[in-house]
Parts: sequence; C-alpha cells; structure tokens
Amino acid sequence: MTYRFQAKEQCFVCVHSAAVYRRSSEVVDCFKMSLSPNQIILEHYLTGWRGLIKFIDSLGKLFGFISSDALKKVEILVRFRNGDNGSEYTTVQSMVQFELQNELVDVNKTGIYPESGCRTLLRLHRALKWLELFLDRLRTSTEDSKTSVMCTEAYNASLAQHHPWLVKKAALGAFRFLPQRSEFFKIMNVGPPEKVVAVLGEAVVLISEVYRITEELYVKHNLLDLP
Ligand SMILES: CCCCCCCCCCCCC/C=C/[C@@H](O)[C@H](COP(=O)(O)O)NC(=O)CCCCCCCCCCCCCCC
Repeated sequence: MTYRFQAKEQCFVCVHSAAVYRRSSEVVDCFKMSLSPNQIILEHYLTGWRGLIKFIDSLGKLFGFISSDALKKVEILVRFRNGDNGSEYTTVQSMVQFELQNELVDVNKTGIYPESGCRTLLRLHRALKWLELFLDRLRTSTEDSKTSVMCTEAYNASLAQHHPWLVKKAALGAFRFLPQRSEFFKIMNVGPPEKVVAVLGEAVVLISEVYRITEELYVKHNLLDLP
C-alpha cells in the first residue's frame, strides 16, 4: 500500500529500518518482510504498524484515540528493542521466550509487569485480526458498500470481544465517520479500484499469515488471555 503521505511516511519508516526505506514505504512490504518465514521479525512488524497508524491519522482527529493507543503500544515495544536486552526482542518468538524464561510476564496475576512485551504485542495481534477481516470485506465489497458497516462487522467479529463497554461505544461511534469506500480507495493511493483490490488481496494473505504464526505461538505458551 502506498499512501498520499508517502514522502512523510518514507522519512518515518527509514528511522526504524533502512531496508524498508530503500525498498519502499509500503505497509504491505513491511508485513511481508516481517515473515521469516515462521518467525515474525519485530522491526518490520512494528514499522508496518507505524504505517497503519499514519493511515488512521490521515482520517482525522476523530480517530486519534485509536491511533494514540496503537502508537503507545508500538512505542513500548520499540523501547524494549532499544533497551539493554534489545537483542532478545529481534523476533516475536525470541521476545516470548526471553520474557517467559525471565518471568517478565504477568501470567497469573496483574500489576507487576503491566507493560510486558507479550501483553503489549497481544493487543496489536488482536487488532490485526480486525484488520484482516476489514480488508477482506473491503476487497470483496461493491461500489455501494459502506465502510462503516464493514468496519463494524469486522470489529464485532474480533476486537470488540476484548474491549470494555466504553471503548466499544467510542469505537462504534467513530466508525460512523469513516470516509466512503471510494474516498478510502483514494487515500490508499495505489491506483484504480482493480489495483486497490489486488493490493488488498495481497495484504489479506500476508496479514493472516502473520496473525496465524503469532496466534500459534501464543496458544502454545497459553498467552492469549494475558491481562
Ligand atoms: C480504519 C479505521 C480504524 C478503525 C480501527 C478499528 C479498531 C478499533 C479499536 C478501538 C481501540 C480504542 C482505543 C483503546 C483501546 C484499548 O483499550 C485496547 C486495549 O488496550 P489495554 O489492554 O492496554 O487497555 N487497545 C487495543 O485493543 C489496541 C487497539 C489498536 C487499534 C489499531 C487499529 C488499527 C487500524 C489500522 C487501520 C488501517 C486501515 C487500512 C486500510 C487500508
């Protein structure tokens, strides 16, 4: 995906990954590069997330509470990557292994490590399921389909079950102000609708693969319900 804020995006991306900057600023590429092939490389995963956050930001202030929460989580993980144990945060797999072995995760109780890498990434992981479902609806939609309806359906089928009432209410309220499908396609800025649909198809495959690998890892270590 390239966006109309491509120039800015490239600067943004290059701070975190020269490789991403040289190749392109496309968010899809970041998720593609994060697959290695059965591990998730955190650097590219997080750069992909920064691109998504830029996209939400371009939709206006109304969606600021969503992007700022996602950004906060990305920044927590970036801090771990830049910290003393940064090398342990190369992949999602190494992060999980390191935090579990060193008992840095609140598995049974809350309050000691409220911002562990594992629980923070879990929130982004759950949001990726929403993204997969939403993009798939967008891909198969027709000209008169409503983005707000697609977004709401995808949300109710995924993230909503993890959100308290107030967050759900705010999210569902904001969805009503999403741009129409044609405007959405323009913001994606990848060309005519057929091209957008092709890019969406590629994005859905990649995102579902990233999701699948992370989900399997979290199931294996019983981490899907981290508080
Ligand atoms: C396209 C419009 C954007 C629609 C976004 C749909 C998801 C709605 C999520 C609403 C989150 C509200 C903010 C607060 C959330 C937190 O409570 C909650 C739990 O965190 P906690 O356990 O630390 O308290 N946080 C979360 O679940 C993480 C939410 C992350 C949301 C990221 C949304 C990504 C959106 C990417 C849009 C890209 C569209 C691309 C189209 C081509």
